[in-house]
Amino acid sequence: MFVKVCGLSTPESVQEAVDAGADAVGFVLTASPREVSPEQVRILLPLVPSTVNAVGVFRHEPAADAVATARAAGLEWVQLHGHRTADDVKTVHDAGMHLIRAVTMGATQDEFADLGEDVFLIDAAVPGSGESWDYSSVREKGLDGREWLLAGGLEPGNVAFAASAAGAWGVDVSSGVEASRGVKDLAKIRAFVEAAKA
Ligand SMILES: O=C(O)c1ccccc1NCC(=O)[C@H](O)[C@H](O)COP(=O)(O)O
Repeated sequence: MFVKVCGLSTPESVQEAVDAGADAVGFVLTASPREVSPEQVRILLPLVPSTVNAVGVFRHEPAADAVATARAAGLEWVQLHGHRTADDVKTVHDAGMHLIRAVTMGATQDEFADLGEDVFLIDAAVPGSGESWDYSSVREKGLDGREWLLAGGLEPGNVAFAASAAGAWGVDVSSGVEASRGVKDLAKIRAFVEAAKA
């Protein structure tokens, strides 16, 4: 089970995610209570070993802008939310970067097609909101064989059940490992990674 811990902003939370065994860590580089600057990411990046993917998260920014910001932050992965096209995927790959393409569960069937992204992500209606949804319904989307992350309302207590119900390749969490919005809880980070990996 691939595990990404998102919305990190402090050395302690990055270190905890890495030590707990996360496969990827996310830095929100768009308007959010979890927003960090490229300069902050550059300070945090030395804590992330090369075996862990460090990802810059964007909402509706054009792919080219996201790539430029991610590059300024020293990142090689971007996570793009919102409606995206094959051209967006090409923009990221032409820049030598990797892409997590995120859609909401309510996206059109066309948006579930494989556009050549490196990893796909299926989220709640509002990314980063902590809202849960009917995870088993994703099985209708025909994602077998794809590398995709389940997100939205996951937390240490439900991640094992949710991932199993959805048949997920991996999971992504932010709200469910926080003490309050934007403030990570180190014990919850560890509990989440351990529950997901168990
Ligand atoms: O975290 C945000 O505020 C955010 C803002 C804009 C786009 C994406 C954002 N977060 C994405 C994520 O953290 C994860 O992909 C996922 O949505 C986490 O969901 P949850 O665990 O329910 O917070």
